[in-house]
Amino acid sequence: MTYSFDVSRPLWLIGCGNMAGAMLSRWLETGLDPAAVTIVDPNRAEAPGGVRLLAAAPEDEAPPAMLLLGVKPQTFPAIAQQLAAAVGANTTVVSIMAGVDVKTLTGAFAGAKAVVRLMPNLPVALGKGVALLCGPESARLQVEALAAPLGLALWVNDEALIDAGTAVSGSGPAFVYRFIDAMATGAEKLGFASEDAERLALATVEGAAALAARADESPAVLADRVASPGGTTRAGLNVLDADAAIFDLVHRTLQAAADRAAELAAEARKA
Ligand SMILES: NC(=O)C1=CN([C@@H]2O[C@H](COP(=O)(O)OP(=O)(O)OC[C@H]3O[C@@H](n4cnc5c(N)ncnc54)[C@H](O)[C@@H]3O)[C@@H](O)[C@H]2O)C=CC1
Ligand SMILES: O=C(O)[C@@H]1CCC=N1
Repeated sequence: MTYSFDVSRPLWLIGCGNMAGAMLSRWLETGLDPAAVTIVDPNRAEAPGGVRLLAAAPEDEAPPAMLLLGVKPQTFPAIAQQLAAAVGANTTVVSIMAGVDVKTLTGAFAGAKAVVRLMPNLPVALGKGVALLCGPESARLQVEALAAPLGLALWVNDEALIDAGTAVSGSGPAFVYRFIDAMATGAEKLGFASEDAERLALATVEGAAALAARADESPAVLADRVASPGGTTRAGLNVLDADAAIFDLVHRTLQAAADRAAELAAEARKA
């Protein structure tokens, strides 16, 4: 992987907590020059080796080639005002914030070269995440260089799909973790010691996902392949499938998350 960033084409990360930190660790692991990176985060005590750490964006330096917004959506309106000097005509602004829409971002950074929304998820730290992207054609090559090492990089033309994707892939790991928890709790009820129950649930989900990722068949076909007629799996699937219970539950879960993204967008527009 070749990054287009070197020390003369800096990348500033405004807010580098859980999510931006996971992205940065993957970028550094895959060869990004740490000297090209500045973290601006008043609450961080340290940065990875070679990465510059500042409490506030410098006002006496040329704006960076790329400025990544990794702060919480609720703090964006106040932070945007502090960033006026950090965004220039050659700056591509990349926002990973849930909700906050392109219109709000371009309103705040009218002088930017381009504004791109990138919706990541935490497994990007392993290069097994998702980067859902929306932005102008002109910025795609530059941003793709950063998105590709994260895992699946998927561009969408309709910005509404970023909010939908925030629910599916952005929040998705939490929903899967809840399922693993539920499976472990169920295993305990069936007699396993707590630690064994967790290992069993995790190994089952990890193996099943890895197999599905490599398989030509859909998950529905794979489920049927596990289920012998009249066997144990069918008995279990009958519970999940009754009144489409599992589909209904997951649909309502994703809808609630997507609705919240829309609310966050509205709050950022009003501010
Ligand atoms: N956590 C996740 O799995 C995902 C998070 N996101 C988005 O990423 C963004 C960050 O989320 P997290 O990393 O989970 O939150 P976080 O709380 O871990 O990170 C936010 C960071 O912003 C910093 N910050 C606060 N005020 C600041 C300021 N004035 N200037 C610079 N930095 C400041 C905080 O110190 C913190 O390190 C959010 O907008 C969220 O919607 C998107 C996809 C997944
Ligand atoms: O919960 C949130 O709002 C963020 C966005 C997607 C995952 N975490």
